[in-house]
Amino acid sequence: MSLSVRLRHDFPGFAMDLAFEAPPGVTVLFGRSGSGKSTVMRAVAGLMRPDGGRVALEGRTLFDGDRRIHLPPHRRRLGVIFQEARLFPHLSVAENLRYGARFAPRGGAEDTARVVEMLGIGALLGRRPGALSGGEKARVAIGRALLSRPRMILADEPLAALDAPRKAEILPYFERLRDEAGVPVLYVSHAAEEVARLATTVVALENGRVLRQGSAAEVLGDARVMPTGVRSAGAVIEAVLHAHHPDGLSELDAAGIALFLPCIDRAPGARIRLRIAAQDVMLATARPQDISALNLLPGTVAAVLPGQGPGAMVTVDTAAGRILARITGRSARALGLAPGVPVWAVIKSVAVAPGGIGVSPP
Ligand SMILES: Nc1ncnc2c1ncn2[C@@H]1O[C@H](COP(=O)(O)OP(=O)(O)OP(=O)(O)O)[C@@H](O)[C@H]1O
Repeated sequence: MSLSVRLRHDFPGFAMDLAFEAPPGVTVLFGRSGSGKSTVMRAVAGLMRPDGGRVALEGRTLFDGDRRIHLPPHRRRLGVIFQEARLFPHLSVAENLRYGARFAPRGGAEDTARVVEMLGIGALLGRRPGALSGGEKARVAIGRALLSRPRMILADEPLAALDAPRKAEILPYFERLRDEAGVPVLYVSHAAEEVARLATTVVALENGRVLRQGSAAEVLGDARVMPTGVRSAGAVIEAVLHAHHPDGLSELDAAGIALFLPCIDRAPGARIRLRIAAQDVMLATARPQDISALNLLPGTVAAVLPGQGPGAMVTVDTAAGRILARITGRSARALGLAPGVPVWAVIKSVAVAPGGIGVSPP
């Protein structure tokens, strides 16, 4: 099951020419405002007719410029989740869900029960959207899309209208959608934390082109690919939750390296994915002594990429994975950092934002 996209389209002052594959899992289109993410979504959904290219889902052609094929949106079997939940205000939650199921080719009560349970919306079924919080509406919108039994879900910045606590509330449900529902998802985001949490595949976009496509760890750990700028650069690593300590810290095992983070609400044994922002990583050429930071990762410099200003992005290979460190060019020179130089990456426990900690895809 995969989505194959090749698109060409010109708007005045904007030329799109790109191709990518979205395999099963969550494929995130990641790029800054105006890079073309929504245009791709609209072309896949059938809401616009691109100048040329081809879009196929599981081998079925949805659009083909040469063969003049352009299936209307309702024949594409896609579940669409927008930034605003767009629920019907005059229908209850249960009726909104039933509306989604109306478009399903088959399905039954057990589907609805499973989706309601997965999204934790059982207590809301009798309410109308006006009586729901933003986060609850978002969960119902996910349910409605799922119950249409789509071949793929398209989610266009579904969290953008929510504040940080609501985002934190919804992200685990998108993780469950990724890990339990078995429906591939194409997801648009310009927020690095969201990408790091959810993506199995990242397609980085810039000015209507694909900068790079690959796994979340590959793309987010590539210092040359920073579609939303250096401030949002950060690598992802995977670890296993090892233990919870009485002082409130959770201990993770990242390929034999112990990491200590503020309490993670998961049981020991859980596979955890973390985003480590490049600007929160310090580097030392000797193992630091008498330092407050609890996380010290030995590694080797793989690359030093000077920035346009005083900063430099240093790529460090550790046993736990590739890490990015944003330091000053001055420090990089003073420490003699160059490929092959052994270093210690220093990460404060409290620097790892809870929003950047999630469960790993299976
Ligand atoms: N209908 C249209 N007519 C003309 N230009 C358009 C149209 N739709 C989009 N564009 C232009 O195409 C470019 C890409 O827009 P698009 O909405 O795909 O970007 P985006 O990455 O989704 O941005 P954002 O994150 O702000 O939603 C922009 O320069 C935009 O102005």
